[in-house]
Parts: sequence; structure tokens; C-alpha cells
Amino acid sequence: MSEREPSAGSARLPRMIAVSSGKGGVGKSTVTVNLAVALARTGQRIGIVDADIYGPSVPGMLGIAADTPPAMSPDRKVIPSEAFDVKVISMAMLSDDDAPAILRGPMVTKYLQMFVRQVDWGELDLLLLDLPPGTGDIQLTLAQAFPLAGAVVVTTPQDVSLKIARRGVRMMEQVNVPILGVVENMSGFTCPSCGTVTNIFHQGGGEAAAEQLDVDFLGRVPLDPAIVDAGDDGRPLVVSQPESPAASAYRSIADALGAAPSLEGGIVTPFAWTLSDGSGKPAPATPISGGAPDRLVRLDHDQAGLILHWADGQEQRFVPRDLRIACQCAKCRDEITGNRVLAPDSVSRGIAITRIWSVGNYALGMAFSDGHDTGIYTFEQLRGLRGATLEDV
Ligand SMILES: Nc1ncnc2c1ncn2[C@@H]1O[C@H](COP(=O)(O)OP(=O)(O)OP(=O)(O)O)[C@@H](O)[C@H]1O
Repeated sequence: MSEREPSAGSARLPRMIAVSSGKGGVGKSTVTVNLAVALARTGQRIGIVDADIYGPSVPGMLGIAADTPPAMSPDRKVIPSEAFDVKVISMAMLSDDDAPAILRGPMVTKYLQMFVRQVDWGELDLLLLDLPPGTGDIQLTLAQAFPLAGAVVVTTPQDVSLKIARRGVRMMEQVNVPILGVVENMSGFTCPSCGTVTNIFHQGGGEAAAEQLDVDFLGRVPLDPAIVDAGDDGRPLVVSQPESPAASAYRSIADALGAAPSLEGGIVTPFAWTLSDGSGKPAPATPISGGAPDRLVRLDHDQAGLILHWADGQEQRFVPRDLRIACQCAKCRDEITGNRVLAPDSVSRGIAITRIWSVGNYALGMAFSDGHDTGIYTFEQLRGLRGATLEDV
């Protein structure tokens, strides 16, 4: 089985939303925690995976001591900590030293896979992933590793932060993660005595950036010294000062998130389908009107090959050999020139697909009867493949 392949029969994952930021210190974790508690207060069952390896701060902001290793359930699952009706698992609980900070991308993904899949979350309505800041490999790998329903990008109003936030939005788009919107944090100053919000820095950059990028603007949270105290005391602002302008900003962003569309309309991921015995075959989905056209709604396989049904009604049929030859992996294509290394003549006419699995929201992995299983076929590539591969065989 390929390392990226989800185990067959893996439990259905909750709806997952990543909270990201182009750079550190913009208040991403504070936003995550306050949104989680605000959502939990509306009766939703919420979990947070604190994936911020460089500064795992979520437990502290919720008053959870992170220095004791989490307990295990009888079926060997990690029991998450809980505060303010929010379940939490954190990199901080992994180790009592700084070791997680030097984990490399693949290791981080491995730990996070464990956090998501081997934690006794119970039934959740939403799992928030507090991503490490930045738009590098680690963030990209994480965005690819899970079928995220969407991502929220947190930024401060300064130009430099906005520029990096734009990069973050583009990164998510590359892997087909819908951007649910931009949050502008520390956007004006709340006077501690009268509660009036004054715009001491320029304001509105987050909204303008969202407009330019054609994504929603979810709201702005004012700069408020009470937020720092709330974080330090382990009592989020939506609990300690629910009447403050910042707390009401968090609540309205939480409402917008709660109402954001999920991946409905596409087949449920992750899945891992073994074609020989039919196990793990994803059930067909009912497309929703106005949904993304490149959402895969049904997969079938018959004697002629693979049939893909897309949300816009397009149907594609692929002969397994064409897909094998179209493989873009490093073994089959020259990484620098992009030219095909695999000789089509070397691929048997009778080659078959043996397994198909989901890769994030944006691609399928496939294994063939010649043992090849490193190819990833993005939806974009598949939709562009129609008939093209036959010509050059
Ligand atoms: N709106 C705000 N007003 C005042 N202080 C804030 C606000 N939002 C966050 N802060 C404070 O800014 C600091 C950084 O916040 P936080 O740890 O949430 O940022 P972050 O983006 O998650 O950082 P990193 O990813 O580097 O860990 C904290 O001390 C927090 O209390």
C-alpha cells in the first residue's frame, strides 16, 4: 500500500477547516481558539488540532496543561483534552522539550495524520486545524494530507502581512482547498475604558485583499489588550469578555464559518478502493446546484476501464493503459523537462488498475497491475486528459 493511501475502511472524518496565516504572530491561534469556543457555545461539537509545531499555544489559551501526555482509550486511541466544550490535541502534548519544532515536513504530516485519525474525537461537527504559520512545504503537505472543507486565512492589516496572506490563498487554491475567507486581525484599537475602536493603523487591507483575490471577507477583530490577558489566563475573550467588540467580531466570523458550504456534492473522502473485491468503493454523491464543476461525484469501473462522473455532468472514460502512460510521477516523467521517461511500448495492453484512493480534495492516487503506485492524478489533469493520451501511444 502506498504511504499516502488512506487505510481501507478508515472512519469518516469530520468536516475540517484549516486556519492559516502567511506569517507568525498575526493572531492565528487566538482566532482559532475564540472561533472554536464561540461555535461550541452555539451547540456544535468542536475539536481543534493544534498543528502549530513552532509555537503550539492552543492548550495554554484554553487553560489546558500540556505537559502531561494524553491518556489512551482501551482501543488505543488518544483521548483529547477538553476545555470550554472544545476538544483539543496539540503538538505541545507530544513532547516536553522543543523537539517538535525541528520535525521535518513528512514527520509533521505523520503526527497530524495520527492526531486526526487516531484520536478519540467522538462525533464532531467541525475540526479546526491550527496550521503552522507560513506558506512552505509543511503547510502545503498538510493541506494535501486531509480532505479539507476549506481554509481561513488570518492576516494583520499591514501590507507585508497582506502580501504573504495572498501567497497563502494561492497555495490553498493550488491543492483545491476552498478559501472560506480572510480574517483581518489587530485591525483597530479597542479603548480599555470606553470600548471605542480606533483605527490606529490603516485598516481595510484584509477586505481589499479578499476582494482582489475574489474570496470572502469574514470580518475584522480589533486590537484589544484584553485578548492578550485572556490568552495568558487560559480564558478566551468570548468567555471572559463576551460583550466586547472583539468577542462579537469572533462570534460573527464563527457564524459565517458555521454556514460555509462543506464538501457536499462530492464523494466522501478519504477512500481507498480495492478493485478486485470492490471494498472501499466510495458511494456516489448527489451534486449540489452551484457547486464546483470539478467535484468528483461518482467513480465506476467496468471491463473497458474507469468511469469518472463530475459535478457539471461531464463523464469521462479511461482505459487503464492510457492512465498508466499519463502518469506524471518522478519515475515516469523527467522532473526538469517534464518529458515522458516511461516508454509506452513497455506498458502491457492488458494492464489493469488495482486500487484507487483519494488524495486530499484534489487528486486520485492509483495502483496498477504492474506494481506502479506512485502516480497522483489531479482532477485538473484528469479533466484535461480526455482523448489526449491515445494519440501519442
Ligand atoms: N486582536 C488582538 N489584539 C491584541 N492582541 C492580540 C490579538 N490577537 C492576538 N493577539 C496577541 O498576539 C500574540 C500572538 O497571537 P497568536 O499566538 O494567536 O498568533 P499566531 O499567529 O498563532 O502566532 P504563531 O503562529 O507565531 O504562534 C498573542 O500574545 C495574542 O494574545
